Amino acid sequence: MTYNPFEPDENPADRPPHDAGQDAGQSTGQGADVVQLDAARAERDRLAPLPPAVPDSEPTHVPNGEPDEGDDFFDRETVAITGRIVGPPVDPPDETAAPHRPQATSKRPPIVPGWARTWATLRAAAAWKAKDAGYLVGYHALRSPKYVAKTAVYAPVGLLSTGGRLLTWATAEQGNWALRQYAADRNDPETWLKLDKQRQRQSRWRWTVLLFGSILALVGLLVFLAVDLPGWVRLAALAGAVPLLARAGRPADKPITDRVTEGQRYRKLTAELVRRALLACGIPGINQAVSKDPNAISFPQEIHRDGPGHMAIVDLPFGVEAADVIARRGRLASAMRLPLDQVWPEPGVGHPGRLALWVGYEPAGQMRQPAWPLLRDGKVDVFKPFPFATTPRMDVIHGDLMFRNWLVGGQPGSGKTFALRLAVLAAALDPRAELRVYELKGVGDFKVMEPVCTEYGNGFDDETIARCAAMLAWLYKECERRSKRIDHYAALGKAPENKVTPELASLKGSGLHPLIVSIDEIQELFSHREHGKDAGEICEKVIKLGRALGVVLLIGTQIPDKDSLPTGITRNVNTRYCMSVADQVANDMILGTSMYKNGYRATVFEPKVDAGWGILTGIGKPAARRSFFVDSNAAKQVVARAIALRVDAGTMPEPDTQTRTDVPSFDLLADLAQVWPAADDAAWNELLCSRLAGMRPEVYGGWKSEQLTAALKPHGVKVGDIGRRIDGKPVTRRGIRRDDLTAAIAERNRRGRSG
Ligand SMILES: Nc1ncnc2c1ncn2[C@@H]1O[C@H](COP(=O)(O)OP(=O)(O)OP(=O)(O)O)[C@@H](O)[C@H]1O
Repeated sequence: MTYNPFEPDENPADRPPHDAGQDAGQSTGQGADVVQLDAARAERDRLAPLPPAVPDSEPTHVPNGEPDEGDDFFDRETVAITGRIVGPPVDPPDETAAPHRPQATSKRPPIVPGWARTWATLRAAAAWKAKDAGYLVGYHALRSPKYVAKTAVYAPVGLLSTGGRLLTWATAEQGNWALRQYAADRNDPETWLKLDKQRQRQSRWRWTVLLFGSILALVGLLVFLAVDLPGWVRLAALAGAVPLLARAGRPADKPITDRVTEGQRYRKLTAELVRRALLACGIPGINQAVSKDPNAISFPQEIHRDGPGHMAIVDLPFGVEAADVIARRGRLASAMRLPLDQVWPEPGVGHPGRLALWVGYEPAGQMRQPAWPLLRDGKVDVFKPFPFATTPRMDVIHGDLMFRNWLVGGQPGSGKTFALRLAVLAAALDPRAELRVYELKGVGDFKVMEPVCTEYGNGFDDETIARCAAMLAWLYKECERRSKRIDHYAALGKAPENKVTPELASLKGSGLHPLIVSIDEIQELFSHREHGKDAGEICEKVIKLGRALGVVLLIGTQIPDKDSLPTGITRNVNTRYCMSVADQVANDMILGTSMYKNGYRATVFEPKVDAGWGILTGIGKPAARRSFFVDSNAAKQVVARAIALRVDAGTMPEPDTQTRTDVPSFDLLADLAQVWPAADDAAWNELLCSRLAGMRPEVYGGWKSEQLTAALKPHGVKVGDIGRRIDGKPVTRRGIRRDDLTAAIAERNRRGRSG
């Protein structure tokens, strides 16, 4: 055992035997002397040279078992510690305390609260308040006759009781009487008299006030009765006084107005509620972690208002993923005692263990969705996002058309036709976009779009299906043609990424304008005995090829099994909207494998009830969204605007000519051969350009020498200086030789034959 004589001795029994029962500094004359260590050390330090300075942090001690030679005051058991031994931790924690640095973003509440940051959220919050106020007004308005009756009964009672109370107040007996009685009981006349004097003093000025008040009230009453006051003044006076009297006259436990019971309409989100709900999810990782450390669930931000609801950002215990909780949304809602569509857990930003839990003031199904922003005015540029849906908290979600393909799936009544039509309506508002629409159910949901469609089909009869299949085959050819055009424009430096650009899409005669093809109930085509298989294969190819070429395919289906929807298609579609589906298989067929497992479950939506709701992937992170609702009448108005835009732009499809007009394609080498000046072995570019433009103005109109040079480059035709005599003078310009052109054509033909 070691004993530190410099530490206070709590328990003398623990002392080493040699100094038990003795006071320090006292010599007994027997056995060892008790040494005053402080004094002895001071003496030693005085005699010995000073030791080197030891930094504060280092322990200053005499090692046990190594007594200083010649030091009489330390035995082998003695360890003198003159400070706390602070050594480095054996296994320093990973998360060392970072030096304090003010962090600009962390944990500071935002200057503008979340609900006031966008117009949409501000409007949603205001709408919620207005709705709440409206509810209160409606509630009380309905009961107002009852309130009037109660007021009529209680007001006279209130008049009498108020008079009584005023009289009691004027006597100043209240409180004083009990004290006087107490003094009388104690036989204390002096106190009694003092109290009574005080009462008289109080009572005197109170009677005066009451008298003047009564005179004033009486005069007021006389004026009220005798003078010819405007009706509204009388009414206002009565409306002010009568409820006050009724309030005074009603029994304390019988309020005049009924209580507005809010029930479970809204439950304020608190950290405790969130913790409890998370524990109720039955995720072992959460429960084990919380049993060891109650703070294993933490909130990096305070729970705050966010649109028409509250948002809790939660850091789950180590190793638990937000997806685990999202997959148990039902349990979460159950633990909060809220309807399912009021509780919206989503993966948070930062790490997979961060959960963003939004709880609405009311179920999403009961919230009014704002109108589609493009309903009344506005144009669309298909290269830019367009408003497509809203989040549960009514934020607007924008969808993309260009370089995208869409798959919308859901059971009947889920709202997929409306969602698909919304995307087509948006495309219609870009006058450059050519629309080809098939609806293979035959009820005419897209009929309203027909005037702006280059091709339109409606029905599930063999003829319509055959036309639709032929359109897909044409689309594939169109993709081939477009890829050649892209090559051409890429060579001219006009398609930098070998993709359609907005400039090319707008360039008349480029043949690269946006082409939007929508096929609803596509399962009718894919399951068709004659056309199904080929159509599936072609459709897959078009989806793969078309994206960069300005071809956008939008498909809708209600049976997403592998026969009705080839997996190659689902795999290659990059925007998927899974509306209400019956089971996990359908969910994952539309959204992709494991999406159900990861918590993205469109099975929670009920057809009709939750029409328009679905899980949207490919536009931001996957989440529940509700497409904007545009019914057929509203769609008609949008189409009218689309028609006006197209008439202005000259892109209105000709009525009754729903043919697939092939956009001019061209073969530069063949065209050059055709326009070549027969007598010449070499020709200037500028001459060739003007002849080409004369032959195909829609393709070559405006071409300059450099453009022809660039276009010829991929074909390996050499462009050089060609000399001529003009008016006897030699002139040199850029041009090509007939031999080079013929060689390039021969080479191409040879490659074509061998390839
Ligand atoms: N975004 C939406 N918001 C509210 N209601 C909607 C929305 N979309 C659709 N609905 C309603 O749901 C009903 C069904 O919509 P829709 O016809 O698009 O469903 P569907 O899935 O195509 O069903 P079906 O296969 O039977 O046509 C519509 O009549 C409409 O009233």
